[in-house]
Amino acid sequence: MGSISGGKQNLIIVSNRLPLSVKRVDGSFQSSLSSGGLVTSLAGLTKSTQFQWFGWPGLEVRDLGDREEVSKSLEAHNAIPIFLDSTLAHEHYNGFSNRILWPILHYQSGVTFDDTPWQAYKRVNELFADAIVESAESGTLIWVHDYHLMLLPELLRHRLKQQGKACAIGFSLHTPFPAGDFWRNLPVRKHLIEGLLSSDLIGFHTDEYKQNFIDTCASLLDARTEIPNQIQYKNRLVCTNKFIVGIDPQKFTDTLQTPKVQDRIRTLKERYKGVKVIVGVDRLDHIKGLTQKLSGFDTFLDDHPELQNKVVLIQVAVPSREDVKEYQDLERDLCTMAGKINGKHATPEGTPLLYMHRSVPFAELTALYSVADVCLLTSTRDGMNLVAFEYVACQEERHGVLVLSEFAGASSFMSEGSISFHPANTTEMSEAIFKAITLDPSERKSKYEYLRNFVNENTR
Ligand SMILES: O=P(O)(O)OC[C@H]1O[C@H](O[C@H]2O[C@H](CO)[C@@H](O)[C@H](O)[C@H]2O)[C@H](O)[C@@H](O)[C@@H]1O
Ligand SMILES: O=c1ccn([C@@H]2O[C@H](COP(=O)(O)OP(=O)(O)O)[C@@H](O)[C@H]2O)c(=O)[nH]1
Repeated sequence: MGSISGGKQNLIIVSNRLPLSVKRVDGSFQSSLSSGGLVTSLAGLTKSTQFQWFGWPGLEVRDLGDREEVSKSLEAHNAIPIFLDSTLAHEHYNGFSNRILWPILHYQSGVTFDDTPWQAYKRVNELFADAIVESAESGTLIWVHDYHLMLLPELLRHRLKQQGKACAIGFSLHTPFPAGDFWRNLPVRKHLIEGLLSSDLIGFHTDEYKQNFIDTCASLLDARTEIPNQIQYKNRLVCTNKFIVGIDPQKFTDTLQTPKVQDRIRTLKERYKGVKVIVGVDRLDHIKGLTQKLSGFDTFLDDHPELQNKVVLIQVAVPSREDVKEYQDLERDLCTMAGKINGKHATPEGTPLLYMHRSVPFAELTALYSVADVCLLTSTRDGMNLVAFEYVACQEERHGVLVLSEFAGASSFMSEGSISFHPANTTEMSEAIFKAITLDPSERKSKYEYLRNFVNENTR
């Protein structure tokens, strides 16, 4: 959201997840960088802009002394924790945000609405509003992020008015916004849309998501939407727009040049001499199409026996939302599939699939991106997908090929420089992989240059 972040105003950023997640280790508190694209996309802002970042610290802290200790440790990063008791946090984050709202935003069917998590969602949005209004002054710009906090703009607007404070409110959605019929599945859909419409500006990753939202406002609330990018509702004018979220490519270039990463790259190159390396890095989430990816790779191995022992897929599946049953089931399914694929295609020389269910340190991630000939991303739906950007940022030398699902938001901007496919079509995926590993160097170079320019031009 360039226009919001560029100024020197007093800025408050709000998201459910803080850039650092806190854990209790042997009685004391340790914080580590949070996973996921929201943090990656906003972390780059710290270079140019000063702001306070409000969010949930990721664990329950009851004792007041402990709360002070956690707050102090986060203060150095301008992060301000909003403490929630564990049942409330669980119902808000796992129960409503990730079991109900997230699947609907990503076109998944079979979602069951439940009132208890919805009440928790409302309560958490209220607690966030209380904390933020206390810190905001007139003139502060409040920039709210993502689906966990859709009611927040309305709650803020109300409280700010009561306290006589005038603040602009921006909202960025990091997920898709689905076409009308999907949104209708949600019985509380009106409350959420009305909550958002108290913003001054609402940002989406693509024009499609933006237009779906505008159409929903017209059909659900009878809002006036004749003027492009504007929604008139209850005497307020709300602007909407597309803002391309991105990464800080320099961070990758700098890390790649460190001796430690250069050393690691040499080791990996030696290990995979004569082998085409395909990399996948995804949170372990249904939307990333990981079962589809493994099926597509299996088909590819069936289709190309001549490539036995000459191709490897290194798949990093970053643990995510592990308290949600659907995520636990997916993890079990993936483990089984990975075992079956290796059982079927392994030879005494090795296995074609390396499935890693853990997060990887940043230096290792950059080395992996750098040695991979192909990056395979198979999202069934995905707000943007910053892994696609990160892979490109690490491919200056190799000009590796991005094989990108047409359903990732990133595909709206990167399809010209990548190989696009439908993730549910295993034959198409197999052909896309084959095309990527056999693409001639001049085509690789021109695709890469297209993507490099895009990534370098959209750095936040
Ligand atoms: O906070 P978590 O539950 O651990 O999940 C991590 C983040 O996942 C989602 O990320 C989205 O934002 C990215 C950046 O805009 C985008 O590239 C990606 O397609 C989205 O899935 C979620 O929207 C974030 O709130 C989470 O923090
Ligand atoms: O072990 C890892 C591997 C990757 N990532 C990062 O997670 C982010 C994933 O963002 P993306 O937009 O692709 O998807 P999201 O997970 O937000 O849905 C990227 O910045 C990755 O570098 C991470 O935090 N831990």
